[in-house]
Amino acid sequence: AGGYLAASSESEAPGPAEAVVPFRGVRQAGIVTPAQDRLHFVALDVTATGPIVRAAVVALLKRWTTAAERMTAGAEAAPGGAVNRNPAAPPTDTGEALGLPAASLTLTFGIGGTLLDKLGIPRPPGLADLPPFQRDQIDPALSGGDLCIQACADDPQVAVHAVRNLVRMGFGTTAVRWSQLGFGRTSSTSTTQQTHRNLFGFKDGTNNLKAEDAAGLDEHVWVPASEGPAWLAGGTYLVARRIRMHVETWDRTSLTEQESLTGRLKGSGAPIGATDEFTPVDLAAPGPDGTPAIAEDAHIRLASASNLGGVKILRRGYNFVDGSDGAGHLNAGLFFVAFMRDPQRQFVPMQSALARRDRLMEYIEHTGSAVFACPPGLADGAYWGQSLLEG
Ligand SMILES: C=CC1=C(C)c2cc3[nH]c(cc4nc(cc5[nH]c(cc1n2)c(C)c5CCC(=O)O)C(CCC(=O)O)=C4C)c(C)c3C=C
Ligand SMILES: [Fe+2]
Repeated sequence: AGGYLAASSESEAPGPAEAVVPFRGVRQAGIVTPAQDRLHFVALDVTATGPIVRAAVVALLKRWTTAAERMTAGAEAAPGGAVNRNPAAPPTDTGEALGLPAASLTLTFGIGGTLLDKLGIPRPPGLADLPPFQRDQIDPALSGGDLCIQACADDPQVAVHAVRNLVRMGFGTTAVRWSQLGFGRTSSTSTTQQTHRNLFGFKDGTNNLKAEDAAGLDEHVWVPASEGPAWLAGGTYLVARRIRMHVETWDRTSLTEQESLTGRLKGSGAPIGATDEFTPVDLAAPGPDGTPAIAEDAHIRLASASNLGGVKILRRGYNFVDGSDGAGHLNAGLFFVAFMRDPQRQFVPMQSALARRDRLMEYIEHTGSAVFACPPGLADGAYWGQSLLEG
């Protein structure tokens, strides 16, 4: 296993089921790592109180780091594991991933503003609460959190096993606040990947920032040392939005209308007026009637960098179907995850523009919301959150 620790996670491509994504490196894995097929995302609150909070959190983060590194390498959460320890004691691993390969598992760790409040550490501006947006239907029970762990893998059992074991280790210090399973990644994050489709049936992630665009990532994703705080230099912010999609209403909408709302063609993913998915978007191009081919209120126009003074984000979302709603509808949608250098200067103007004018909003509802700071990657021997807690 020694070799995998040395490489950076940034350029790793997903491979066969045995593929291992390096846990340590300049950046945390799971950000520009080519998006895996499955997600298990969990937000936790620190339940420990009083003067021991900081020590309890440090102790847990050290244990989590050891377990996370083991599991991303395809090992059990702790030595002994599911069956090879004292049979009179609970096993140190829950066992459901026994015999399964690593499946490109990545575990990405984030810190919420409320944890900093509890520790008496000032929040960086990027961890300010998001403002309410028009038409928000945010459920506090699906929002916020002191800490988050994003588990991505090409096998759902591997992702769920990792989250379950980390949650279990946190007993007494943390408790799950909310969690989300996802499938069918809705964003390609590398030029090596094909673009998947969201539950409206459209290719999603075509015009995303990509791992190969180092300058774009430096400009839009990584927090520079000059911006502070020091513990986040080289890290990033994660914005999560649970977006319910009213697929039944969408499915009764004409193809022309679906494409007009999106600004792209459903089959090829090309911008309206073009034939190839990756044709650069020309927002000024006229349609047959002389008005812009891509409507003034189309999703891709409103979310585009040219509409937002150059703002871009790295999207890394997943589809979800959480059963049905009891009223004959699928409880389905997009678990939107995006990484950026400053949520206030990137996500806030982008979502404000969409909430105000995007006609897609008639078919969707934002029901959960959270922002986390994701510190940079770990050097050998370092633990999750060390730059914050010992900086
Ligand atoms: C605040 C940011 C965004 C939210 C929320 C969001 C929700 C959302 N998006 C789709 C479907 C598509 N989005 C597409 C492009 C796109 N979306 C955003 C941002 C948010 N989307 C951006 C920045 C872009 C790129 C814009 C550009 O410059 O071209 C596309 C087109 C394909 C692509 O480029 O990815 C689709 C399709 C849904 C269904 C949704 C909420 C459920
Ligand atoms: Fe979008």
